[in-house]
Amino acid sequence: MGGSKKRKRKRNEEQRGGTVYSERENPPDFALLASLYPEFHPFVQFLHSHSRPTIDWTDFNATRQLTRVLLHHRHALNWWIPDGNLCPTVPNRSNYIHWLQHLLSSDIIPNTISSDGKFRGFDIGTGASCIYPLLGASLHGWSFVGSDVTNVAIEWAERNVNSNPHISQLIEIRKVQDNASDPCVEVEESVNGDKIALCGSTDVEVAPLPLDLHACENRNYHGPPILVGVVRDDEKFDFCMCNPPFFESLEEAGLNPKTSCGGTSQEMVCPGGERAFITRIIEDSTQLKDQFRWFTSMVGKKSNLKYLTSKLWEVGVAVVKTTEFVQGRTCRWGLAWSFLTPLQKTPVSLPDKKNTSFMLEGLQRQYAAINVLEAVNSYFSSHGLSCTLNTSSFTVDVAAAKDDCDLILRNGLPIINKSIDCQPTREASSGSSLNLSSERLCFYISVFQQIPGTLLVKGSLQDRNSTLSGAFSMIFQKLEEALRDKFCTK
Ligand SMILES: C[S@@+](CC[C@H](N)C(=O)[O-])C[C@H]1O[C@@H](n2cnc3c(N)ncnc32)[C@H](O)[C@@H]1O
Repeated sequence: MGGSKKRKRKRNEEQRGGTVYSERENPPDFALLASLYPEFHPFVQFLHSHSRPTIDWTDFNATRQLTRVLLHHRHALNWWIPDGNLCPTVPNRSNYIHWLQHLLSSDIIPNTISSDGKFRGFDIGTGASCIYPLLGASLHGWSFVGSDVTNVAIEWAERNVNSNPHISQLIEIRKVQDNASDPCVEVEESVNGDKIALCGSTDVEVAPLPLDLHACENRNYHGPPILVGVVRDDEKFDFCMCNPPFFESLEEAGLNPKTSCGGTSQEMVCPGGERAFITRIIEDSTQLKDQFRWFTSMVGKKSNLKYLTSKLWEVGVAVVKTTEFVQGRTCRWGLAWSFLTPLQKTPVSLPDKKNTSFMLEGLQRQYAAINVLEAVNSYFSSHGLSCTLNTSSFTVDVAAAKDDCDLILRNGLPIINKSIDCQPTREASSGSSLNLSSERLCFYISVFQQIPGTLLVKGSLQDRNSTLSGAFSMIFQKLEEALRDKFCTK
């Protein structure tokens, strides 16, 4: 993509208050992963000494192994899916989670549900991979209900949850009961034995391409329940999320020959496509407006984004937010809405005591995420706090004794020195190497690249019940000032 197109996209996003989420700047290190994971090694192609190793993106087994090793290496998650099921790409799914974290920690709307920062989400169509609950629980400690309609998805989602006992109590997998009396006809058997139910005439599946979007404009969703009938009357959630069946037909789903992410017909296809599916979520949201703070969905086509946004205003929502997810050459959009009356306009980042974040925008050209991470490390170590820089997870672990915290609370922390030496103190192989103790404040800072020139800096307390969280907020605010001062153009 040309530079002017990129700039135009960013400008458009900024105009409507969104952010472009992209992980394209941090590609996986295939050579490293091959050396760490012998099962992945056969899939890595070392073509030329001067080019990066790669994998065959059209080979389902290769993309599935890549997802497995990335989830293990970056997130310490055990994971697998059966042959032919939709294989999620980790950067794309992580982007949605980053965006949600951003929405939830902002105060665009009041926090009527989770007072303790432990957010609860509903993942519509969690799939065999159960990717969103696994990422949300491991990255942020969120709890989830993950729903799906197929037996294969339910069985494998449960397996994936149970393979990760450290977060399994945070995730409930819920089968959607399809009691609809719609005249659905079963027309096809998938590789896993689950049947696809297409409602009405089967010519939907063989619609000629390119797809005529107007043809499905009046087509309603006739499938199993999505939210109404699945969410219980006494349940409340901070958000729902959804990666919907995007396509109207299997032909349309199989259009990208450059990648192989698998996907059965049930996972990929819905009569009326994503437009019909998300329209149903919007209709359901009008009935469940008091049970969710945010309703969100991924959207695959920009034309649908416009259509759905106008639908939202029609049904009387109070807030709509959109964003763009960029991965390689693929663009997806995030759509969020709420019926809660927005609070007055406030800065994007607000500390919620346990987790807090800010966007570092307008980064000077010569600086990348690693420079910011190194500066975070130098900043804390130069003030006598114990820290560990971990470049594989892009985090800095920090620990401060109670006395240091008292001192910081009384006197504040000096602003970072402009000429600070950005050198890492030591490297840890993975995870935190610091001792947790009730007398110490332990937290970690992570840095995520959003787009070139924009980083998300996040601080998280290790001990969510720490009595020293006041010191944490103050230290984090000082860090924000210091990093802005050092890295951002005035
Ligand atoms: C595109 S896949 C997404 C899977 C996974 N969340 C991901 O991002 O890789 C869509 C999923 O929605 C499920 N699905 C379809 N209709 C549904 C419904 N009414 N309620 C819940 N899940 C549904 C499909 O079985 C499939 O697993």
